[in-house]
Amino acid sequence: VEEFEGEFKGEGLKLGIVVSRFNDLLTEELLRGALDCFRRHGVEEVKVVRVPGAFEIPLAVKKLIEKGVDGVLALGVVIRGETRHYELVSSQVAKALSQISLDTGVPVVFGVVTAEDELQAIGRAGVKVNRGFEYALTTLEMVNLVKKLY
Ligand SMILES: O=c1[nH]c(NC[C@H](O)[C@H](O)[C@H](O)CO)c([N+](=O)[O-])c(=O)[nH]1
Repeated sequence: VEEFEGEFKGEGLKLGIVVSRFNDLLTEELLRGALDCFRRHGVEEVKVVRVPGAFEIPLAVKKLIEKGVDGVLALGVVIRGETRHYELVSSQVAKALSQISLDTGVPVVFGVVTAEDELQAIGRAGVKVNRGFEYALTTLEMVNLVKKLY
């Protein structure tokens, strides 16, 4: 039996983070946790791209991959609240990001928190644990796994 799994080592990796500004009280917290994780795992090169809202994340991810990164973490917060197009935005973003990852073979981690309201969003973005840190670990694991499966 030959088994594969990715480590959390960050040395030598070129990573990207695309973070949306909508609900940036929470998205900036996700970003802080993700950068903390990358830094503490030895990642030296991280490009951070900010976009207005979650809907704009996929295009920025695609452009970052074209520039040449080993993996991209997408961070955003979509809250149903008053906006009706909550499902549209979140489902379109999820679909687009997985499509980009499959088309390019570059790991794209879905760190877009969706919630019914602000309170739920705070809980999901992480109160006891920073979800940005967790999503960053997933990014490290997938980048290292893909390198092994090459
Ligand atoms: O990132 C978000 N964008 C949101 N909308 C903006 C959207 O992502 C685009 O920026 C906008 O539609 C312009 O393309 C949100 N809501 O509407 O509620 C939201 O909760 N989160």
